[in-house]
Amino acid sequence: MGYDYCFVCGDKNPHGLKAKFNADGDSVWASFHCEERHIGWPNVQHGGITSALLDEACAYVPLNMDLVTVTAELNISFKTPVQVGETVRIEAHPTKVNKRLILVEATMVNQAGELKASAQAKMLVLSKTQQAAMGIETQA
Ligand SMILES: CCCCCCCCCC(=O)SCCNC(=O)CCNC(=O)[C@H](O)C(C)(C)COP(=O)(O)OP(=O)(O)OC[C@H]1O[C@@H](n2cnc3c(N)ncnc32)[C@H](O)[C@@H]1OP(=O)(O)O
Repeated sequence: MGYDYCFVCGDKNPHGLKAKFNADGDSVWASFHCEERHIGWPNVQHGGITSALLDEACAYVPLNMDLVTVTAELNISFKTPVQVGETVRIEAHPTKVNKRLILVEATMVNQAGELKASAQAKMLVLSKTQQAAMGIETQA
């Protein structure tokens, strides 16, 4: 799963996070190690990085069902700071699947099982025509 130049998961994006997402049934998960280059405040992972990882996980849930979606809404609760040197696990699963709208919940926890952030997303399924209009070229 994935696209080479995706900022979060792409192998070939030199500026990207290179998070590798895996499927487990209808859920998806990835690990991420927070480094100095990911911070906002000293020692604290930037909320935008946390948000990008959760957003990506939410997009991988429909992708795992062979559906191409965009995020229509994303609500995030930042519970505890992710600190430099921590490794977190990001997980997401569908809570409701309609023809056009997939609801997804995602979490980020550290290795001690502490909840760092959670998210709820509304993912809108794109038709082939919408994908073409947006210039999204899906890889085989
Ligand atoms: C490599 C691995 C893959 C991962 C890569 C990507 C991961 C990252 C994912 C993203 O971050 S994608 C980028 C961020 N998102 C966007 O840029 C989306 C920008 N917004 C849009 O393109 C459009 O607003 C959108 C496609 C979401 C909706 O446009 P439409 O013109 O298709 O919606 P329309 O107004 O026709 O509504 C269609 C249906 O969706 C519903 N809808 C639209 N927006 C909604 C919303 N926000 N919440 C709930 N429902 C919504 C709407 O009510 C309606 O329902 P019905 O069909 O029942 O009438």
